Amino acid sequence: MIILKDILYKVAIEVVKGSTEMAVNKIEFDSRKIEENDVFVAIRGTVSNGHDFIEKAINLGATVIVCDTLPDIIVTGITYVQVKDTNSALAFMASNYYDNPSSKIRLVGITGTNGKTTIASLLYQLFKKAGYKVGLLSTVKIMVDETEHKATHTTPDSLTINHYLNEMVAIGCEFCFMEVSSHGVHQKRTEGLQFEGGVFTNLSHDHLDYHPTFAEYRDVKKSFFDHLPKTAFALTNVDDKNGSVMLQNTNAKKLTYALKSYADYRAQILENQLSGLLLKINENEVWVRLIGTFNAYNLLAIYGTAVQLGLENLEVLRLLSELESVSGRFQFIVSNEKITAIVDYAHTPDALENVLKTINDIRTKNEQLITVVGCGGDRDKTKRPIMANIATQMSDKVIITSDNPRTENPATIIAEMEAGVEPQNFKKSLSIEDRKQAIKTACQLANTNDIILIAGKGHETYQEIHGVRYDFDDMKIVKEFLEQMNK
Ligand SMILES: CC(=O)N[C@H]1[C@@H](OP(=O)(O)OP(=O)(O)OC[C@H]2O[C@@H](n3ccc(=O)[nH]c3=O)[C@H](O)[C@@H]2O)O[C@H](CO)[C@@H](O)[C@@H]1O[C@H](C)C(=O)N[C@@H](C)C(=O)N[C@H](CCC(=O)O)C(=O)O
Ligand SMILES: Nc1ncnc2c1ncn2[C@@H]1O[C@H](COP(=O)(O)OP(=O)(O)OP(=O)(O)O)[C@@H](O)[C@H]1O
Ligand SMILES: N[C@H](CCC[C@H](N)C(=O)O)C(=O)O
Ligand SMILES: [Mg+2]
Repeated sequence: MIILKDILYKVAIEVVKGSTEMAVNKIEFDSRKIEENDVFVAIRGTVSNGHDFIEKAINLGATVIVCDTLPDIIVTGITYVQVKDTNSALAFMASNYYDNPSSKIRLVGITGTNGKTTIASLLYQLFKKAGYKVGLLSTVKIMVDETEHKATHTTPDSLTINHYLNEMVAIGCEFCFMEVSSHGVHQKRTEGLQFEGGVFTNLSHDHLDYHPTFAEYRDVKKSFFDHLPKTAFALTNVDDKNGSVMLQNTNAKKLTYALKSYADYRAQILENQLSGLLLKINENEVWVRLIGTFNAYNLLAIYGTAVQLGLENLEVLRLLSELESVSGRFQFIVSNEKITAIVDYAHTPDALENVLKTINDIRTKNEQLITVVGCGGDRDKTKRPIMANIATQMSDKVIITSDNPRTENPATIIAEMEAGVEPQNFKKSLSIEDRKQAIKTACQLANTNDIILIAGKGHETYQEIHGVRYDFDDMKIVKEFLEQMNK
């Protein structure tokens, strides 16, 4: 039995009406999930306002209401807790409800525009290989050691985070690696968690639909580091111009990694091929099966984190050499006709440029590079022309197509992308709305030794059109077409 008073610990309370000594069942922030004796936390969202559902929650059995503004009608027998910020209250309450699991596991958060999933998933893999029980909260999946759960967000809501952290602790996980998105920080999903470390990857154009300016987006990321305690480490990429900004006001132990600048963890790329990278990390050479300069950064972040968490340097290098690429992150197949098809989650201008640069650095240029790319609907529109421009500048042929149009008209998204193609590149690009047809066309156009890049959806196994999700898997589809055409 849980007493309300106990889950309100550390919550900045302004007014309480009613008793806090009562027993409660569970916490919910969605009125539709309320059951007898639940606590309903009213959240102000982007679509609706949780405060409008207080009456509904009470009718369904809620006995405690946490809100930032008291409703006009106060119902007797109900306890009202008025707080300044309900998102923050929810985070502390979630943590208390699950008995503060983040204090019983060594938790590391990874933030930045690109690389979070790669770093978190590879750290999970590395610590598993080192023999530990490990947890993972990522865009692709949630792992409670070996048990997989579906992920709905990059950083889930605070109740979900604490629920899974609690499961991890219960089965003896020693470490947990989690992605920390800017939405997550802004909506205080990670507040009240005890992190042992924070990692910053890089900052570039994304989510400017949600954050009004780039400066705000940067400061939201920075606030994650501002809140780290003295006992934690903060590891940042100082080759990124915002890398040192992240650590300006942190109390944590400041650590750096870089390929080009002076840093605590440094690497040099000795070889960069389709079969992998040969790196020199702090004076030791290591072959890894991951590809491209951006992965050299990711691997350095992983190395630094693993060493900070107490693994021995040479052991970490050995484990790095065993890592395998993360699903949908530069995943590739080579067909019978020696056509290489690469599936990558690059859905931001920066990520797309990086992937194309990586391919262009490695290829011989005697072959064609054919890129299939689209942009998601109901997301940052400003990146559409930029991504089409990058794709056409850096490939021989581009097929502009749909990503997840969600509730938008796919043709409109494609037109907005096309607007970014420069006249000299018109001849290189065609638009095919149906993503399956677009992939098929790329396969038809490809000759021996050509490279097909399918960008934007990576590991996703669905396509969301007009709000409906259909089965869709870039890798499966390209494989099928190449086999069908006997290529
Ligand atoms: C823009 C955004 O972040 N939205 C999140 C937000 O939803 P919202 O603001 O639309 O909420 P709302 O529908 O307005 O509702 C407000 C409140 O009223 C409640 N409500 C609503 C209706 C009702 O009948 N009763 C009721 O109680 C809702 O439960 C909610 O608490 O709060 C919800 C609950 O936590 C999230 O599921 C939802 O994520 C949506 C699905 C989403 O797509 N988020 C993306 C943008 C996101 O967060 N992405 C980042 C990563 C992106 C990246 O790095 O690439 C992520 O961490 O995943
Ligand atoms: N360090 C990096 N720098 C730049 N680009 C990267 C880096 N790591 C990965 N990428 C590219 O960005 C894409 C997304 O990588 P990843 O999924 O690891 O990022 P993420 O930060 O988790 O993204 P999301 O915000 O969607 O959760 C990859 O498919 C790859 O093309
Ligand atoms: N976490 C990202 C995923 C984008 C993936 C892309 N395929 C799209 O649908 O836009 C977002 O919600 O912005
Ligand atoms: Mg991710």
